[in-house]
Amino acid sequence: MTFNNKTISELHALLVSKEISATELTAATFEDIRSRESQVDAFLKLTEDQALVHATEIDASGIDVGNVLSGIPIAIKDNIVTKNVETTASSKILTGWIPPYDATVIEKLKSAGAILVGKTNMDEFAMGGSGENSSVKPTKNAWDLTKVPGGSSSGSASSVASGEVRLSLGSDTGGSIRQPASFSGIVGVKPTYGRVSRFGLIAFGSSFDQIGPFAPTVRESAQVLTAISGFDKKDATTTDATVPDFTSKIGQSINGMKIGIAKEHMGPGVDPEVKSQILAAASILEQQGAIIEEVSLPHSEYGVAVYYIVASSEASSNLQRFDGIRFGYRAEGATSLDDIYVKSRSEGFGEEVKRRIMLGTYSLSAGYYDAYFKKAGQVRTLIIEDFNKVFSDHDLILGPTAPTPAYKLGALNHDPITMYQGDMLTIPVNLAGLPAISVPAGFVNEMPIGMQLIGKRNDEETIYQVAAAFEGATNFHNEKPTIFGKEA
Ligand SMILES: NC(=O)C[C@H](N)C(=O)O
Repeated sequence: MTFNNKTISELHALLVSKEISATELTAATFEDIRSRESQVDAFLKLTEDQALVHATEIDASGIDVGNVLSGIPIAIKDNIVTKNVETTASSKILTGWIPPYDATVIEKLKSAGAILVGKTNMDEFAMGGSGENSSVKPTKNAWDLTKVPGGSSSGSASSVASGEVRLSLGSDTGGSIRQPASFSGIVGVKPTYGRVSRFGLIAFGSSFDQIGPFAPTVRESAQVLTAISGFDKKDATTTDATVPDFTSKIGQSINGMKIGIAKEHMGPGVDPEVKSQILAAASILEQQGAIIEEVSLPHSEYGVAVYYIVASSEASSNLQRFDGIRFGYRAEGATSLDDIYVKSRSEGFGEEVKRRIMLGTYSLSAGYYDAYFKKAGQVRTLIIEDFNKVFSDHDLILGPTAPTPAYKLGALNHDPITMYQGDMLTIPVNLAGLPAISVPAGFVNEMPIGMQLIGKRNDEETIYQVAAAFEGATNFHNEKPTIFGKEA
């Protein structure tokens, strides 16, 4: 028995009326996982025993009628710290690290009654766009097992797309939720910077990182985001802006809404078929009364360069804590303290992580700081100003999430620059700290593609409103890969 075709509101109704129990739902989820996992490789670790104990407790105390996540299983990206459950960010250097605390988002999910089913695979320390930089194994795309699921939240995307779980959390530094959502035909949201606490998120680029949800539909995504958002005294970068119910504008008319399409997001480097699907998607919104206009984000072409300087600089600093002493892996045979650091880090980090540390250390070093890190910060400001200008008279910006659909495993993993370019449409959003969604918007060569809707700071509600209006007028979210319908 599978429940993977039911929304969490439908599951909630079944749980409340006791037609199913949280224990049955959790057990069915593990059956779905077991029957698909050898094909998609989405998980690093399953927490079946703890999940079943938690489900039994929820059944005993009763489903929380006011909480849609009560008794609902969810998968967690492995860079989000989970108490007593090994957390590695898919890196050899963290192998065996069992955190003594929960990330704030995990505390929030647990108190909402959500059931954690396991930790998902990812590019090591969230550095990558295909999932192939995991130190453990590559995750496969649910639509075509020979293709990448996108990254870095590869396992979180594939676990939802393949029907293993209904919900998951990922993290997005330069596109790591939205791009795999686009490649996998599901909904992915990067919230406004500061909306969701980063306490317990293993830091990569601290001025960019945000945790956000993956879900099959817009409403479910909004429901999860509502549960995990809010000010946190343990993360000084969280905003004290009130957290609305992010579903509140779903269903409202979009008539008169002003939506810009940035010409730079439809330019060279974007697959022509992706472009034509996005224009078709825009006309669906136009039919509902939205006013679509061309706008310009003139500095967005520098986004990738700026990001790989600033994010790598932040990473080179953040990753200093992995020294072979305090966490996880320690190399054998070291003869001095320096030797422990050098050997443990050389053996413990993968190629891409080392590349970022070197890039970042270089751009922060005396003599190069002004030319790289400082300059990149200045260009970042120009990118932010571009967005401010467009948002002074537009509600949203629409475009493709990724320039192409998912590609073959192995196609780009020896070509980092091309891989980096794959984030050219998502990165400017992180540079400006804005919220954005990727919502299923069609197929190119039988692979899903996503439309990105970028909103004003703290205006996730409008993003969800328009995304839901689009979803309601289309059928893309109902199309599923064959593996999704697999009987356990
Ligand atoms: N982590 C991300 O959000 C994406 C990006 N592909 C990176 O490697 O940095």
